[in-house]
Amino acid sequence: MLPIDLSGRRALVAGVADDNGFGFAIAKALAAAGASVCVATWPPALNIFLNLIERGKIDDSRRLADGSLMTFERIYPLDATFDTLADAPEEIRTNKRYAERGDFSIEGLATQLVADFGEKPLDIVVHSLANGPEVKKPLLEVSRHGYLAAVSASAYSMVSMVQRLGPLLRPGGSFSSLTYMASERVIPGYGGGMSSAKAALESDTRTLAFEAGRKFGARVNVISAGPYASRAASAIGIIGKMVEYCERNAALPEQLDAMDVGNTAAFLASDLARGITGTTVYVDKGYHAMGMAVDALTTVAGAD
Ligand SMILES: NC(=O)c1ccc[n+]([C@@H]2O[C@H](COP(=O)([O-])OP(=O)(O)OC[C@H]3O[C@@H](n4cnc5c(N)ncnc54)[C@H](O)[C@@H]3O)[C@@H](O)[C@H]2O)c1
Repeated sequence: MLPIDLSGRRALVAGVADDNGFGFAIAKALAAAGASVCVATWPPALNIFLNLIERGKIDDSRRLADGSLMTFERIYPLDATFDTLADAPEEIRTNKRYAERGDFSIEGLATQLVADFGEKPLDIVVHSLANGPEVKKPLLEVSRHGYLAAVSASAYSMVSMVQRLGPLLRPGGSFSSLTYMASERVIPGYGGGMSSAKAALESDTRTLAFEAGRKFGARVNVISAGPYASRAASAIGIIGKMVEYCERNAALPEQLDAMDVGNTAAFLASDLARGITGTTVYVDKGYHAMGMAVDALTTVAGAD
């Protein structure tokens, strides 16, 4: 058997706050492959997430194939829009959901990882977070502030994570992030500058692969996932329609399972993928390859 064996490796998955997103599925796949998994959670969602765990509400989702429950080695607070604590404005630092959390910046996360585990604590970093406050607005109506906020939270955060966590990686380390096809084709309804942020994230993946490859010996890839009704995606407002449309029109006419993405991330993080970097990997049931909607074909066929 050709195994995905991540035993002895430590992963950090940033962007896990419930059991319903890609981050959770990725954490689960990494744990199933034997990695120790730490997660980083946005402070406004952290209490709810800790409650879900403590009250056993996500035990079913945490169960691995061998019957054991996935555990998180650490759960760190992280607001990926801040590189250092000093960057966070006073009203955020004193907000009750942030104040009790210590240093929730990307730099703070790096410092805490070293304090907890030593100089080179990581092998795998996954960026599974995005935020676009004006995601429901078409680009023609997006404010400068909304656009830059989307790019800051969803794209620059990855650059900052590679800058600050790259030095913490052991040999053979890797970074992955999550993108969506709206970066390269028009997806009406995916607004707020989020399409621009994803385009930046994909372009940066190539540049970071080169720079982090030379500087840290690390690989950097991005997974372009098909639509999936996570909490973040539900904020778009039309995720149900997007999922249904893809199911009808993808090469494989079936819904995407979050574990399809999780398993791909585990493969990309493993030595089996040591020749892969700077790449966008599509995990979307082949939707990206289609040039004509099957729906449209049916309409045309129905017309004659
Ligand atoms: N769901 C989809 O249809 C889809 C498709 C393609 C790509 N993606 C991407 O997958 C990734 C994960 O999203 P998901 O859909 O699984 O939803 P999700 O809700 O599980 O994950 C998004 C996470 O980002 C966190 N977050 C938001 N702002 C943050 C900040 N400033 N700092 C730190 N964390 C922050 C949220 O708390 C949440 O945990 C995102 O990059 C998303 O764009 C999603």
